[in-house]
Amino acid sequence: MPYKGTENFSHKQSERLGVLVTNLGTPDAPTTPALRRYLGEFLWDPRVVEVPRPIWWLVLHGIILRIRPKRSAEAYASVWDKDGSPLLIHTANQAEGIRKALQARYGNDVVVGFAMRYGNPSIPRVLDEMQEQGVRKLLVLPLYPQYSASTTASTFDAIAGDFTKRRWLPDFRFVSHYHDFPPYIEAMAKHIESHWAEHGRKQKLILSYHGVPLKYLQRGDPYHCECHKTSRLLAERLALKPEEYMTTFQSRFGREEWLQPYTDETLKSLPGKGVKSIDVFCPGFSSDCLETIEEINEENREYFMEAGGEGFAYIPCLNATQGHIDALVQLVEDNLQGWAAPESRPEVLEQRAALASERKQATWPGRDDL
Ligand SMILES: C=CC1=C(C)c2cc3[nH]c(cc4nc(cc5[nH]c(cc1n2)c(C)c5CCC(=O)O)C(CCC(=O)O)=C4C)c(C)c3C=C
Ligand SMILES: [Fe+2]
Ligand SMILES: [Fe+2]
Repeated sequence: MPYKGTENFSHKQSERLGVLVTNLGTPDAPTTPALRRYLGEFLWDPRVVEVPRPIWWLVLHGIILRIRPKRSAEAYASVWDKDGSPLLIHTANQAEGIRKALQARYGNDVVVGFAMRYGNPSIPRVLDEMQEQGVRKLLVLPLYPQYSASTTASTFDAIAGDFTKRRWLPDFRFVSHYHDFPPYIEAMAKHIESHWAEHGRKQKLILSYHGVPLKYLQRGDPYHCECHKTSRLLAERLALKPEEYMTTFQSRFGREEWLQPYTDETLKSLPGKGVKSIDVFCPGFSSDCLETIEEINEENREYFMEAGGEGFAYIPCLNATQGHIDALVQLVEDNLQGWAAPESRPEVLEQRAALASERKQATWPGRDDL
């Protein structure tokens, strides 16, 4: 099988640096067939569901993909924006914010793109585009602050899987987490403080993260610990006492035990324990999506209020706020050390020109553009 090539490669093309921002992915439309395709790809990933393949194939195709797509499509329809899925819109805006900041500093030698692990725009398609644009050094930033094999490693698998089909691989760097990166903590703290300044502060701050099956923690996944560390650093920065905040886990799937305490059960029980008003923020979600808009701000709000709660405020995710973009740009720049050179540094431009002319003098049989 021929590897994906760079047949129209030209030595005249300048070498560019690529930053690929990724997120989980979302269906193409809030419809049952689109959900069947999306869930079929997502839930078949062995990083997501660690169940022996033959058994899981039967359960997935025999039960789940017959029932869940319709139910999920209805939930997605309730959050769908005129421009599409919220997750897709926010991710596109984040990539655009990062692009503007990096190109202002480094010029057009930096290319920024975004891709989704499942669905569109797919990782292989965006990597093709980046290669065509001359990207020879690639930094991948999955927008998962906390490492989990089910998300971060799965993204790595998709990149590595694409690379197995490519002839000429770029230099490659990968951000595997940033759960304790000070600018990320600071961006969240300022975001929460400005929400409090505008809307007032409730009795308790609930920090709700997407869950994973408990067995993933028992098998060594650091996700649970990283969520708790993010919460602790955020609480320290906000000067919260232990009784003023809590870490919980949402979005349970299936019957097995997931990370506890569960967000829904916690919210149902808090009013009975005297906690009548809460702020809820989701530090692990870099963008608002189905899981925050519908599950937290609708479903869980209802659980809390029906259980006797008197005040519920949902604090939106960082999305494409300037504070978030600034933090992500710092994260990218830290990871570009030695790769990116501001256009304003003449010695770098001179070095590059010298290298380019050296390269032109080199011989490479079969290439006529040397
Ligand atoms: C089946 C197991 C699942 C694991 C493990 C899991 C981990 C995980 N997921 C996110 C982030 C997101 N998940 C989202 C949706 C979603 N997640 C699952 C299942 C698992 N997730 C399903 C089936 C779905 C689809 C929705 C549904 O049918 O209920 C989303 C939202 C996507 C969107 O389009 O809005 C995000 C984001 C993390 C961070 C994580 C592990 C740490
Ligand atoms: Fe999920
Ligand atoms: Fe959910």
